[in-house]
Amino acid sequence: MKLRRPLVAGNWKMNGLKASVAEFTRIVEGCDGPLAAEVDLMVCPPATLLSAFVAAAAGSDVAIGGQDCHAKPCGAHTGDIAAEMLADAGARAVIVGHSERRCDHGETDAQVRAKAEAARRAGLVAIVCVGETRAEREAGQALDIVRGQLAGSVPDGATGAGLIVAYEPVWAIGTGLTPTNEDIAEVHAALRAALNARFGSEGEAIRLLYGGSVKAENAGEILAVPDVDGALCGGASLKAEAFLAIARSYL
Ligand SMILES: O=C(CO)COP(=O)(O)O
Repeated sequence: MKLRRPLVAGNWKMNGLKASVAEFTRIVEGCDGPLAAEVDLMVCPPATLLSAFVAAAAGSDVAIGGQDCHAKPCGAHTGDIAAEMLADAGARAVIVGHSERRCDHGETDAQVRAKAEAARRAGLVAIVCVGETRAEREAGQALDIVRGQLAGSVPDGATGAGLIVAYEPVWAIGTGLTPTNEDIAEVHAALRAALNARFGSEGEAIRLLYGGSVKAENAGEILAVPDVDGALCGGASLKAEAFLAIARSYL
């Protein structure tokens, strides 16, 4: 048995209306026995669709996640959502520290770490995102940047059951550009080494996803890169066929 079970997760970002539940239902229907035997599937819809997706996924092997959470369990934080609320709605995981949150909302590593701790408090898996910008990669800083983000954003005591790390180079998100397989392998090896050094055997159990312009056409080779335990897909997760095709790379 593989040490880490593959996971193909979809981040719907700020996309989807009630009518989109039908498309998500096609993902649920496509997650048949043979696929579910090989790979975990998860979809992270916008908060407005969370309950509808949980209902549509009931009885299936497709998990639902949130896209962000507040660090506190409740209180005067207009517009924010607590990890406990996501769990209460049926989510099993939450993405924290996505580069769009780090960029659009100025989230720091310390804030991302507090959100990951909130996820743990609420019984959710935290999917912590890290990734360098184009300028940082061109300056040869990619490894230092992701190592720094990992160290600052991942709480102490992380476990394979409670944490997933997603490497998402900012310049690869939504651009159709991807790093070379060698570059992905280099970053994932660095992340794996850092997790193992900090968490020992638990670090070895933490899954590392790659995200950034993953599609059916490139999924096979990206998912075969050493230390890539799955994908975090944006655009391709909005269409059931495209998303399922990525997951079927594991068959
Ligand atoms: O940001 C991403 C997932 O979180 C990746 O988005 P794309 O797959 O659209 O590049």
